[in-house]
Amino acid sequence: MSAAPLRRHARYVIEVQHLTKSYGPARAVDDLSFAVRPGRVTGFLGPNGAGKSTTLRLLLGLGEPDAGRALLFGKPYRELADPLLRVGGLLEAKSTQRTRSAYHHLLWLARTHRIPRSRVREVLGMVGLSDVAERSSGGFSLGMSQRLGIAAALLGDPEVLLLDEPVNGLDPEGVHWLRNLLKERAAAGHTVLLSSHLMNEMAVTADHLVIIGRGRLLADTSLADFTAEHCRSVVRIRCHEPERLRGLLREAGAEAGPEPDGTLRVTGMESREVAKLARAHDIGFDELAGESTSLEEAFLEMTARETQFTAGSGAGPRGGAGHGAL
Ligand SMILES: Nc1ncnc2c1ncn2[C@@H]1O[C@H](COP(=O)(O)OP(=O)(O)OP(=O)(O)O)[C@@H](O)[C@H]1O
Repeated sequence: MSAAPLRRHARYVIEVQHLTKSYGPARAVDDLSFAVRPGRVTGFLGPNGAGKSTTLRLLLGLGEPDAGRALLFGKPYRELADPLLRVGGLLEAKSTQRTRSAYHHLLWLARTHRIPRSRVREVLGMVGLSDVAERSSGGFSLGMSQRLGIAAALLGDPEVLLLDEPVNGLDPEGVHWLRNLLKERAAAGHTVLLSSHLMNEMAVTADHLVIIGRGRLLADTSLADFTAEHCRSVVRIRCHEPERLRGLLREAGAEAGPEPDGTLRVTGMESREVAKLARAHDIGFDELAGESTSLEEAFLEMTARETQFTAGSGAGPRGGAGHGAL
């Protein structure tokens, strides 16, 4: 089913203003401010422990901020009339009543929110769970639980979707389906905010990026601007006098460094210019290749200093509380 186009286009539907939240001495979200517009998919990106889930939970009225505000349609979630009809949230995939069937879980949600029973079968079909609708959700795989969570978020056909790591556990077909669904809803004027720690996934799904690290805002930018600003072109050249060429490149304002395979890695100059410089100084070369630093590399570089958990750091994720635990 395609999303019905919306007439009203408020400038910002989601507003996070100076939001701050600590758990004991640990500050999960630190004076964070950003706003999300309708009509595009906004990716909420950050490494593990950056504060994405905490922010989404506060937006969905689960927990109180220490300071600041998290608003939907200008109001805290709890003040919205018929919230399920306006905002669809996915926090933790395994949060359903495990003994209930997928159908009955959704039916219970529909009944408590005055949503017609027919919508239950409709969303089960949309997420591909029709065949297992009568099975108890306790036995669902992570991907199936994720699909059920997405079905619950879609149940009220809300204008806003807030999804925490929705592609977790989905198979490639599921990832593709979800990506198209989110793009379709955004194109119809809905507001879509989804979190991820994977830039590559966001690169093919999101139009806009809000990047956080250690609870603080690092970037609020369109994907196009992020790419233009951070993805530098890299040239690799295998030449006969690498040290001389390196000096010439530096004089010309480019950066060049030797690679273990004997090539020079050049940034700050396009491949055509590198070749021209080498030829102008009679430096012969056997190989020349141009590439670009990936978005993932740019994201890792940006968040490197703000990453709480890195391999070998000795720090582990929060003890006891699983991913997305409330
Ligand atoms: N219920 C909680 N009790 C204690 N600390 C918590 C709790 N929830 C989150 N934290 C801490 O807050 C910080 C931010 O966690 P959060 O889950 O919001 O990050 P995240 O960006 O969603 O990370 P991930 O991608 O790993 O899910 C982390 O240091 C985490 O340990």
